[in-house]
Amino acid sequence: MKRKLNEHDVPEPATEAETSKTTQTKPTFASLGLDSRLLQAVNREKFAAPTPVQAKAIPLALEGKDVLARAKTGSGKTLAYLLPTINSILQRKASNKRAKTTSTLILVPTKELATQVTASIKSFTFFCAQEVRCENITRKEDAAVTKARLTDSPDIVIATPARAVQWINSEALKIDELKHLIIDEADLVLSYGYEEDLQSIANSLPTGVQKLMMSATLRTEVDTLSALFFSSAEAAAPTILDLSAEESAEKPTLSQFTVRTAEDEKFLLIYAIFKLQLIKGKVIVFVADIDRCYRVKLFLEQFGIRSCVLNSELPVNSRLHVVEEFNRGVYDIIIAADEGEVMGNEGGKRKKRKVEQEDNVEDEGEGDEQVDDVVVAEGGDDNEDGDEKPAAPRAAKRQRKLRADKEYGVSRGIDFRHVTCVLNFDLPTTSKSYTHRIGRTARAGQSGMALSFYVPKELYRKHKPTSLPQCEDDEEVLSKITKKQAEKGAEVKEWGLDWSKLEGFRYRLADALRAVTRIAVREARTKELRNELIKSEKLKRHFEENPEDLRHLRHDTESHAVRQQAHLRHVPDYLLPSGGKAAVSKDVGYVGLKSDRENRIRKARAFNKTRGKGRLSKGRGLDPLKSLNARGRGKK
Ligand SMILES: Nc1ncnc2c1ncn2[C@@H]1O[C@H](COP(=O)(O)OP(=O)(O)OP(=O)(O)O)[C@@H](O)[C@H]1O
Repeated sequence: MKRKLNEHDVPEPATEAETSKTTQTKPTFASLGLDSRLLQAVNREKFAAPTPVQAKAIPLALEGKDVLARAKTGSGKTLAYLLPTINSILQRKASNKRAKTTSTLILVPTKELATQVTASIKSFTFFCAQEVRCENITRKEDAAVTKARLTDSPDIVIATPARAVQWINSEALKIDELKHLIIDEADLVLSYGYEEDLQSIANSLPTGVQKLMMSATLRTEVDTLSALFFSSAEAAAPTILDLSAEESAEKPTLSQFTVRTAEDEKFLLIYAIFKLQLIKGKVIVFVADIDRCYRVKLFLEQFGIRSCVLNSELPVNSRLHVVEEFNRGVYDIIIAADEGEVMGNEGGKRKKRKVEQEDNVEDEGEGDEQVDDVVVAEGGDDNEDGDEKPAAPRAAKRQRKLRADKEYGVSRGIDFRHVTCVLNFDLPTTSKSYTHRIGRTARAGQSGMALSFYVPKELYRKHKPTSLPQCEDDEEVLSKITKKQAEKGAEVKEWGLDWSKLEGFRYRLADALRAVTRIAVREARTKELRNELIKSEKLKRHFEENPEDLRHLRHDTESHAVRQQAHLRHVPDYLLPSGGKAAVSKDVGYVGLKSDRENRIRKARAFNKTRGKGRLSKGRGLDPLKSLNARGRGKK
């Protein structure tokens, strides 16, 4: 892909074809010429072959080229820059083992991503940990501690741009011998309003620093990044890698569905989906804001469906722990607030807000990062090619005061593992947000499903307690999403759902929804925050020393903010859809229904019977609960 960059008087970038020889045979990690310790680490992770972006970017980076790479979410971009960078560090260390300089600065948009990248570095330097030291300076800690960690000039420093600038200015972070500058999730780094910080870093860079920039979307960002980092007379043009062609030739592993629904029916649907286990495995439910997180959590809680919440208000340790535990399989349902998206201010309009916070950040306690005066977006360019409307302004206005961490981000960049489904309970407001959200599933060649609820115009504002201003534009946004996905060769289909089969569930919906009052939501939110702050303190102390203890901390406990209605937890047979779960939805692609427990019990009974064992002896085969249900059904 050739981009016109002359707007900023930047040299025309070379294409990958011009700069690297294409190999006909499928590359292996061994064929990339990496250090044997890195190959061992790759082996340890059981990665069979490099992904396309790795196969293309690693050789270029090893040659010392500057690279701007765009590849889809979950395609392995982290390793694409880590392996060649660590390889270069090892090469330099081979000639001077004692060298103590910070040679690599990795910039990321969020604390979550910084932690994830640090963990990846730890894994891939497993066999050379002595030689490659890295420090993540995004975590909240005493300034003296960060300073001490930087005094030793770690080889790799991971930071958000704001943190990096802060420590460069204080001269604790020395970049005069920097060799590699990496910007991960470059589009987000820009959209989080870090442009000024990037400019400041670009001005302080010594000459000859290799720049590697990775992103899931790169359009207008190419121009901005080029102007920031490649506009000086001596700068060579970066190689722009765009994996679009390869990606559209790949067999899609993500199935995308939508459901047209009324505002309150979203709750009916989510209840039915989890109660009937229509979706198998781990699910991330994206909602529009923090209150919505608790509304959905409290609603589900009444049916005995447990979930944990993720939002910018929670202390960072808790957030990281939730993601970690979810990846370990401790929780199945995360309800995540995609708040930045709803404020519509990821489009470069965050500057004022960011600067104001940054001043406070060092003085506040963990989890107390506070935004008192959020400057909400007037507009924004959070879109894939600049033709979309920003988030609903009314939604933005509502977010006047909130305690939030601007370096929070779950819909973007975080490597949630083995997610079966991304459920957009509230549709995002831009197709770019949609792309990032659905990128949390179907990662690294695995399959996954995205299911999005949307409210048509005629059903908007019909149920005020569950109404959300941004839903007014759902249809419009959906048509843009569909168009954008079609351009990528992906189809967004209507979910084949038989609404009539869910009638039995409606009866409980009203009861459960009524119980989730605004006061209950506020109470749950305060309680959760308080509990998480306490847990976070524990997490802080124990995080590294006692990982085992952390396993006892759960984030999906019930908040009891709503009146408990015991009957809601059990779904009697007469409320279940006739024809079973399969009758509710057939068109779920590869996402099968959870294996039926009842079948397994029956099978076990049959097996025991053949062996002459079992709890039920002859004549006692009648299950009293079943006969009760049967009578109940007969009466109806
Ligand atoms: N060569 C490989 N083979 C198999 N799995 C891989 C390979 N490379 C990376 N992975 C795994 O793929 C997953 C996604 O990788 P990564 O987080 O780097 O993707 P990404 O492109 O940065 O995604 P995003 O844009 O969402 O941040 C990770 O769990 C990673 O361990």
